[in-house]
Amino acid sequence: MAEHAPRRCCLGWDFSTQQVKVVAVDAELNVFYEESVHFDRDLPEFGYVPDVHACVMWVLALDIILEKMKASGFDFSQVLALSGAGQQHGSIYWKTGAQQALTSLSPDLPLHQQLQDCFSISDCPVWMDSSTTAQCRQLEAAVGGAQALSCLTGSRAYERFTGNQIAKIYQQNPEAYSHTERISLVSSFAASLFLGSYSPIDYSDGSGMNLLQIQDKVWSQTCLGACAPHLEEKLGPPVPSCSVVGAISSYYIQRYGFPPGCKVVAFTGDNPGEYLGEFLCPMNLTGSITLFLLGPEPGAALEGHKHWLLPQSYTLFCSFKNGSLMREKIRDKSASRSWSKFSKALQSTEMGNGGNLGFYFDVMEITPEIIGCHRFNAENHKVAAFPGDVEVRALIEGQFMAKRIHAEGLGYRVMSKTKILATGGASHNRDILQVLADVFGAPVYVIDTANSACVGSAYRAFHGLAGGRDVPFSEVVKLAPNPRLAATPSLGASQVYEALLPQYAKLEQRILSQIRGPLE
Ligand SMILES: O=C(CO)[C@@H](O)[C@H](O)CF
Repeated sequence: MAEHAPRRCCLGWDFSTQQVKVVAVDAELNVFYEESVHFDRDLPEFGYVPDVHACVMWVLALDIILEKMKASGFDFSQVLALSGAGQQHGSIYWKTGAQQALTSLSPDLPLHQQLQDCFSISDCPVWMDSSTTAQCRQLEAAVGGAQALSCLTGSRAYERFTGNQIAKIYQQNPEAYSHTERISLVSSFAASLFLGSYSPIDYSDGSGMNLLQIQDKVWSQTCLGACAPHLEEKLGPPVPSCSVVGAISSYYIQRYGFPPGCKVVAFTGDNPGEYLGEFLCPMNLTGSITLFLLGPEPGAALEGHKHWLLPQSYTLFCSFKNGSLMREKIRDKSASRSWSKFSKALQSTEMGNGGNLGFYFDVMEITPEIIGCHRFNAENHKVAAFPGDVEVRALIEGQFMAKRIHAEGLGYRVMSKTKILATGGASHNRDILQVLADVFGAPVYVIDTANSACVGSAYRAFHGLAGGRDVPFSEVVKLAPNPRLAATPSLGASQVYEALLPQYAKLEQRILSQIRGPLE
């Protein structure tokens, strides 16, 4: 429940794959309020499918969460600023005339009743879509190949990246595209709801579109032209991630009591939004698994993504689709739908799992491009199934060994000072974190909220309020609670996994060659 004493604060929002969440953070950077609306639990009428979102569902979720905050007595008048994060790469298509609806919202009605007809595409594509391979090849051809595109935008073409998604919509639904006056990312869409007008796309989330020149941080005319006509006017100019993009819409002032001066700071992608100013190696364990490699400016790579992160810095990160939904699937099948049984399975099996290795890809994985479940015994023979406990450990060890192998392929190295910051829902599971520490041979830290994208967004709201680019982010977050040590590598872990990692890598190549034919 919200405390009732007035408490100046910033709000941090997260429009994620499974839910909309918000935290309130006070001036001492203490999180004192959290609320969420979970799509499949609270919005059953949408027939929640994890990888298909209806734009209106997000708007309805925002209505519900604001009403829950109001009913709990949350004091909106104390909110100095707000910012947020959205699942990366998703795109929202505002129908011609929608700006008028946004700027003239009636405080007497909920948002979803007023915006439900404002979208030219109802089921907006999100990050789990992988149907745009043809558009990826067209884009790479237009700029001179995958490496050229990676040098230009920070990534080779990826199916989920927004430019390719827009290209597909233009090609397959030209009428809807022609009736679209604005295209938002999930992050800038959410910011637009609070602004009551179209919010710009920020540099960090814009880095995940295959459209933004990563060095100059302007739209690449070549990429725009390769995707769809008149695209630049539909996107608007990108802005730095700490920009104040405006004041909150009068709708929220009149309906909920936000103060007129409440600032809206640019929303960003969920992964950059996780960045809490800690020079740890953040690993986001949510719907996806995303590993950030912090360090000197990375070069162009054909795996992973170079993103703009904060003023004057970049990050290389790699993202994997089969995260929490895959863990939930194995929990349901092999641990009777119980996280405590899932944990007991990890506790009752040894590091290295007796040489049993598993690859678990419910949907086509980003890296490697494999789908399906593939299990191998200690003799490297393919097997159809593992006993329940072995299956659980094979899933978690496999998820983390794959991350380490691909991170090392991008130049990452575990060093004596390496510290991993685990964020996201799975960071609450101590036994999963133990496997993470063992596989990486590095200590694992957590922050005491699973809502790190929200907390990071609230920090960015304070940063925008403090002056943004003129104030170092580290200065703003110096009061932030330090991450807490959650797991350290078990004795003998490095021996086990130094032996197992090359074997896992070989099996991954074996699966790939069976899928695509022998490597040239
Ligand atoms: O595709 C991803 C990052 O590139 C995912 O982590 C999404 O941001 C999850 F919403």
